[in-house]
This record gives sequence, structure tokens and C-alpha cells, in this order.
Amino acid sequence: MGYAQLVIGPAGSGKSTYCSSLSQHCETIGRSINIVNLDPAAENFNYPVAMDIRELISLEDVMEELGLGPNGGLIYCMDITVFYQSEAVIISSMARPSFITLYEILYSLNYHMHLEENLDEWLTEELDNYLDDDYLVFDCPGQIELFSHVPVLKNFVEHLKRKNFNVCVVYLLDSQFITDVTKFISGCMASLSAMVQLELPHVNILSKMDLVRNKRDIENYLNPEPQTLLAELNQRMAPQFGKLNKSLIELVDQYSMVSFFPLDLRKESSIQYILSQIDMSIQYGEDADVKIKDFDPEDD
Ligand SMILES: Nc1nc2c(ncn2[C@@H]2O[C@H](COP(=O)(O)OP(=O)(O)OP(=O)(O)O)[C@@H](O)[C@H]2O)c(=O)[nH]1
Ligand SMILES: [Mg+2]
Repeated sequence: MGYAQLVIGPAGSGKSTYCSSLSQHCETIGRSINIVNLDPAAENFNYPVAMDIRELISLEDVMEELGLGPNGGLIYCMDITVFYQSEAVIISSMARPSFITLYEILYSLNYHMHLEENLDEWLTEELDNYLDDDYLVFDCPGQIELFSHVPVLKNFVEHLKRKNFNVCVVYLLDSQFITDVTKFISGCMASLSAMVQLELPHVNILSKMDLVRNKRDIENYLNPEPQTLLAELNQRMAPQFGKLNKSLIELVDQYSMVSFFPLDLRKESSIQYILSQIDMSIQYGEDADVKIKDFDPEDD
């Protein structure tokens, strides 16, 4: 059994920084961990990279070859299965006829077929380097489309599960974005969308706690009462949104999403606590305990 964290969240929410802090923390405590870069647009890292998707495809290549901008290019890089059937390529390309020519459609068709095969091969090959009990952390790109409406991460997760990995989602939200209730709810919705798409255990993290000046502003959002949130939302928005607000809060409450762990990277104890919560969600310690018991010398 292997273990994996899929680190996702909006652009700039601190995913790569979290990965490098985790890497340092594990080095300090002598625990083995492997960080994988899944961001074709990444330029440099502060962590040792165990696997790198840029060996397979880089954003620069795609932007240049297909004349796409950075965001379209990135979705293109990652989205290797939506285009699996030729019709899908043509339909989706027709939706943006302004910059896609027939030549490009045919070209991209080839490109995707090629990449689909390659990704599977690359993953299989790379994952074969990891043994039972290995712990992988995937640093994902920040484009929200990757987990909201293209199946690429979902397929990736299926692949990991077939390889016998226990996988969980670590969703990072920047503390700076949730100083008011409307931003908080939209952050929750993005997390919920990942939850629904990926169907995995989910750990929500509020990142960059060192930037929070007034701790009280944030504490209200770490574990808020649904009724308080609703009252705040209603206060902020025009009366015709009352019903919608109620449904939104109920939804957020039902999925027990209204719970974020604060992450302050200045504190080792904060990283340690978050890691222990994540470990629990993928049953990391539990299997290890069983093994230690198996080898208990007193049993001999
Ligand atoms: N003060 C503070 N800044 C942080 C923290 N984590 C990340 N940052 C800063 O936030 C910016 C974005 O951090 P990244 O780790 O690159 O964020 P990301 O989520 O990987 O970004 P993308 O990969 O582009 O989506 C950088 O300037 C970081 O230095 C933190 O805990 N505290
Ligand atoms: Mg990053």
C-alpha cells in the first residue's frame, strides 16, 4: 500500500510552498517523503523533485505549438483525456474558432493521442520506482478548471488507486481571501467542487496564517456556526438572495466543510499537526502500527 496527497487549491494559495515546507519537516524528523511536480508551468522549486511532469510536457512547448495563452495552454497540457475521442476535439475546438484552424485541430488530435499514451506510460514507469509504504505528495497546478470541469485529475486519481495508493486531497485556501463571508463561501464552493469530482478524503487548510493580523477575523471562519455564517451572508447581500444563502449554508454544513485547519509555516508544530491529520485520513500511521506489532520481538 502506498500513500499519496494531492495538493490542490486556487492559484497562488501556497501549494508549492507547503510542499517544500513539508519536505523540510520530514527531512528534520527523518521521515521519507517524495514530492512530485504535476505543474507543467512550474519554473523552479524549493524542494527535491522526485518526479516531474515537465519531462513529459512543458507549458512553453504547448503555448508555442498551439498558439495558446498561459491558462488555455495549461488546461491543454493537463487535459489529456477529454480529447480522447476525435469528435470531442473538434467540438471543443469549434467553441473557440478564432484561433484554432483545421490544421491545428488535426495537429492537436495527434498530440493528444500521443500524450494520453505517454502519460500512462510515464506514470506507470515512474510509479514503479516506488515501493509499498512510499509516501508521495503531488504539487498540482492552481487552475481551478482542473478539478472543477475536466476529468484529468479524476483519471489520475483512478490510476493511483489501481496502483494501490491511499489518496487524499489537501485543499489549500489563502487566509487572505476569507476575511469576509462571501469570499469564504466561494472558497468553500471550490473545495466542494473538488470533493464531488474526486470523491476522496479531504483535508481543508487555511494557508499563510502568518499574514493574518487580526486572529479574531479568521477564528470566526475556522469552525464557524452555520447560523452565524447565514446571518452574515444575509447581512451582506440583498434580500432576494435569502433563500439561496440558506441553501448554500446548508450544503456547506452537510458536507461538513466548514472546517479548516490553520497552517502557519513558521511553526513546526503547525506543520506537524496538519500532517498528522492528513496521515489519519489516508490511514498512514495505522498500517505502520500493525507492522510494528507484527515484528514485536517479545512475541518470539
Ligand atoms: N507569508 C506567506 N507567504 C506565503 C506562504 N505560502 C506561500 N506564500 C507566498 O505566496 C506566493 C504563492 O506561493 P506558491 O507556493 O507558489 O503558491 P502555489 O499555490 O504553488 O501557486 P501556483 O502553483 O501558481 O498555483 C509566493 O509568493 C509565496 O512566497 C505563507 O505561508 N506565508
Ligand atoms: Mg505551485
